[in-house]
This record gives sequence, structure tokens and C-alpha cells, in this order.
Amino acid sequence: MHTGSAIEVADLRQRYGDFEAVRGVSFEVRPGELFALLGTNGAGKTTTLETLEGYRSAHAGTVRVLGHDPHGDRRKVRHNMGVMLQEGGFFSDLNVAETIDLWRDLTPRRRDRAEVLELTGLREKEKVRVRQLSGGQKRRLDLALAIVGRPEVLFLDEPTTGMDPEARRATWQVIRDLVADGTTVLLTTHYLEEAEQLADRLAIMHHGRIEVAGTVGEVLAGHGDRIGFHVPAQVPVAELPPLALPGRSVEAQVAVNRGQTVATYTLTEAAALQRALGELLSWADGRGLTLAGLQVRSASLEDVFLHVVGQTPGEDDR
Ligand SMILES: Nc1ncnc2c1ncn2[C@@H]1O[C@H](COP(=O)(O)OP(=O)(O)OP(=O)(O)O)[C@@H](O)[C@H]1O
Repeated sequence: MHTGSAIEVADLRQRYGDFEAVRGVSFEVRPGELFALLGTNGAGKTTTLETLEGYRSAHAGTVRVLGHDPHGDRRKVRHNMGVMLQEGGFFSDLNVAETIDLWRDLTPRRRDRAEVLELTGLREKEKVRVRQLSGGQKRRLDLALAIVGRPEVLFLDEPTTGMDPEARRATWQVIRDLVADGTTVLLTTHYLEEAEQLADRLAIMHHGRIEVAGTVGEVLAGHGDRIGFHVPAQVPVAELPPLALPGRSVEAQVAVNRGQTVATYTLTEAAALQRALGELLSWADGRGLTLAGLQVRSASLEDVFLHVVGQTPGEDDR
């Protein structure tokens, strides 16, 4: 049995013609861990995943799954890997049970069909033809096929896209159960909440590079706290006060959200929050203003994501 990292990626580069889609990506996933790859559209997540799944060889750098090159040594890892693609290819005239059975015939360490149906919440759809399934149910069938072979390492490419919130939460529970059972999972997602809920560690990709990586706590650290409120109609944005802190002042950032003008102050040192809040409230009191929607919160993954996306603008990502 392989004892090191379940997945290792070292300085991976991938090109499509003269376009470099993955530009020196490194990370590792430990056995039994769930690692989430987040990123902008076209960041290179699927390309990285497909390389790990063995569908393409690395242009430069190395990738290992359970200690093997998934492209060159595909036969050694094929049966230990489960793959859920963004769009699975089904035979639309088969029903759910027949589709699962077809996949079971191809895998040695297979789960019972009943177990797979139960795990993925498809028991009541057993006799339904694939073409009659909803988009979210098709994603569950994709997941069902990925876990039929009891994989040690599971690759999930946007596993809950197209699912309603209830189905999404049910799928998160399936994924948690698989991880609790010892499965190593690498998933890509556009849902930041999904990563926040599931990931032991995560990385945010942008233009082919990993910009930030770590546990959720590590990724959020250093991104500070936020004070936000709805800008009262009678206050011109230019009159929002800078909040004076020792040695510097913090300006409000203003955005329009659903027709509402929202001001946000970002405080990067914990000690500054109380002082800044005091300043803001005395400014509002002095003008007889009520600050609707006033909130004080820690940085979210969305804040970090937007920060990452904003810091390297203008590159070609065709
Ligand atoms: N077969 C291909 N030929 C040429 N360019 C490609 C090909 N596949 C992907 N690309 C390009 O490589 C870049 C990375 O694509 P990739 O699908 O890996 O990104 P992604 O992070 O998964 O994006 P998304 O979140 O939109 O699915 C994109 O700019 C994409 O247009």
C-alpha cells in the first residue's frame, strides 16, 4: 500500500498550442483528506484535474496519484481512482440501475448496486431512464458511477453544479461520508460555501497559478475584519469618513448591491476593529444618522477570492 501523499503535483505546466493553461502548480493531498480547487473561469482547474486523472501527460513538472504517474502508469492506479467529470457520458435509453450495473461490470472492487443507490439518494429513480432524469439527478448518477469501484482517490469536477440547495446539501453529506470512510477527495467547485463546508485544505487558482492555499483558517488569516452598512440616502459617498487608526486611516470601499449603496471598511489588525467601529458610530451619532444594515464580520472566502481575482488583472485567458 502507498504510504506517502495520495496526490502530489510539483510545478505542473500544461499547454494548449502556444497557450499555457497551467503555469507551475504545486500542491499535495494527504490520504483521507478533502482538497478543494477553486478559481475563476478558465483558471486551469479542469486541466489540472484531467492531468491527475491520467487523461493527458504533464507538459512539464510531475504528478503522482498513490505514488504512480497516472498517465504513464495508468494501469497501476486506474482501479483505485474514481472520476466524476463535468459532463458524464451516459446511454440515455438505459435506466439508472442498468447504468450502474454496466459500470459495476468494469470494476473489480465494486460496491453493491443497492449501496450505490442508497449512498447517492437515487433509490427511487432505479427504474427511470437516464434521459428522463433532471440535471441534478444526472449529477448524482455521475457521482454514483465514480464511487462504484470503492476508489481510494476520488476526483470530483464541480460535483453539485445544477443541483438545488437540498440536493447539494445531500451530496455534501455523501462526500463527507466517503471522506469519513477514508477516501481521499480532490474536488473543483465554483461554490465557495461548498469548499468552506467540505475542504480540509483548499487552493484558489487564477490564470493558471495557485494564488492562495491552506486550510480555510489559513486562507482567511490576514484578510481582516469588515465593518459594513448601507450608506444613508442623504450622505454623499464622498462624505464617508476615513477612520483614523494609529499611523494610518482606512477609507470606505463603496459598492452597489441590489440597488443598495453599501460601504465597507476593511481592518487588517484585530485591535483596530473596536477603535474603528467607535469612530464610525460617533461620526453617525454626530450627524444623527442611523446606519441600516450595520454589520461587523470576519473576512469570508468570497472576500479572499475577490481579492485574489482583483490583484492580477489584464492577462490573456482566452
Ligand atoms: N482543449 C483545449 N484547447 C485549447 N484551450 C483549452 C482546451 N481546454 C481548455 N483550454 C483553455 O485552457 C484554460 C483552462 O481551462 P480549464 O477548463 O482547465 O479551466 P477551469 O479552471 O476548469 O475553468 P471553468 O471553471 O470555467 O471550468 C482556459 O483558458 C481554456 O479556454
